[in-house]
Amino acid sequence: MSRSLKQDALTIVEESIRHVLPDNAVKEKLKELNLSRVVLVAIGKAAWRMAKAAKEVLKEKIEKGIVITKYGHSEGEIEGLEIYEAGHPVPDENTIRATERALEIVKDLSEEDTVLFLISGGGSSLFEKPKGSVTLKQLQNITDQLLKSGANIGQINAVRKHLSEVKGGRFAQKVFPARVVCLILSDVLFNRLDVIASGPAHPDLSTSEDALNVLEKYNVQVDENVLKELKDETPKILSNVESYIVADLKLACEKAVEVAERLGYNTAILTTSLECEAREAGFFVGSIAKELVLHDRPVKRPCALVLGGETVVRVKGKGKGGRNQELALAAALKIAGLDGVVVCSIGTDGTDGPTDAAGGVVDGKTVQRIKDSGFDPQAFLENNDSYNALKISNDLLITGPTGTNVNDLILILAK
Ligand SMILES: Nc1ncnc2c1ncn2[C@@H]1O[C@H](COP(=O)(O)OP(=O)(O)OP(=O)(O)O)[C@@H](O)[C@H]1O
Ligand SMILES: O=C(O)[C@H](O)CO
Ligand SMILES: [Mg+2]
Repeated sequence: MSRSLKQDALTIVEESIRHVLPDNAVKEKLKELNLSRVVLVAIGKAAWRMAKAAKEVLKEKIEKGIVITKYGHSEGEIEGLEIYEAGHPVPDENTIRATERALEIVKDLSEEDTVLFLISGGGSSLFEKPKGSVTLKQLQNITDQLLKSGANIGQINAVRKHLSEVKGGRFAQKVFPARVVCLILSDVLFNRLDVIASGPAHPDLSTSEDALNVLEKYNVQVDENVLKELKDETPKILSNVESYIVADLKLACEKAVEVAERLGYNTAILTTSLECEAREAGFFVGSIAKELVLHDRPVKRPCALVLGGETVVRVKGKGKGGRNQELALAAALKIAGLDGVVVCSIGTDGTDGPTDAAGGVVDGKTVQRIKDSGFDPQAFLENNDSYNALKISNDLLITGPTGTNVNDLILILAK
């Protein structure tokens, strides 16, 4: 094996991400569905690509439509569609403006009409109209508290759904009696349809009580009017919706294994549902990496172990980072001093936390490089400053928006 482990890690993640781009899957599904005439609504980080693919298949069968994606995530005009960019991970004025426009576009449809709803992760922040007396400012504040609390996406979205005019099935309810056909790129573990983008077209499996429990458990401060709004229950039954998943994390993990095998590695998928604190996951992944190097098990070297999932971070420090970078930094502390091993952790959407990095790829010398520059790697971790730590060690992974979003991919390579 003459290539470096880092190069191989990059090849594996690049190819597996390419394999979960939504384009082909959207096209194939649409050919199968054979829709006659649609109004298109696309939301999320992959909205532009999904809409572009739909346009190529459906052409003038799309009567009108709207794409709402994150800033920097649209790639030009698509004939006949209105394109909006808005705030993520916290909604902003453009989120509301675009969502109101989407509601206008689907107003007064009849049972003869079909809304083609293209959904991808990030949708919760990009598609939103606060309910009743809830203000955007209140919603921004609650979202910010939740994102830093260590709550998982199911818990965060239980709250979001109960404060929204469009989430938790309410969008599909508004569109009724028109039919809603959803093509969904999943960035939620176990593909939970009511959680992905806060399930705007899926019966809500969470209750007001669940939402209240999340606020209490994670000590989220909210105003009195918000508590009142939260008490209205979301729809639990919808009769006008059908949903199809077009790609997910499991597929990305399977592709990663396929590429690694082609490169000559023995492989195993350890999990496709990693879900715990990012730093704990990093320590655990680091300890497995150690086992590979010291005892050549559980899989014989050269080997590539793959994990998929979504960790959480309780952001207490003042630093800059994301869950993948934090995982990678924690793993680096465990594998310090070892030769022949790397750990890579990446958000498949190309953005990890509020940074320009997608994740990190660390080796046994990462910690030494940070120390050689006069810094304490552990202190970076304490301050949730994984971005600056990995910047110093030159271990950041920077891809820019990838056009897809199926959650996070972690690799351990050893030779
Ligand atoms: N300094 C930090 N260190 C580590 N993680 C952080 C830090 N600041 C914010 N985060 C994490 O970044 C997360 C938001 O990151 P990101 O935009 O990558 O989310 P995402 O899960 O990809 O979004 P979506 O699920 O909507 O697609 C927050 O949930 C928060 O836990
Ligand atoms: O938008 C969201 O809620 C997350 O990305 C999960 O889909
Ligand atoms: Mg996500």
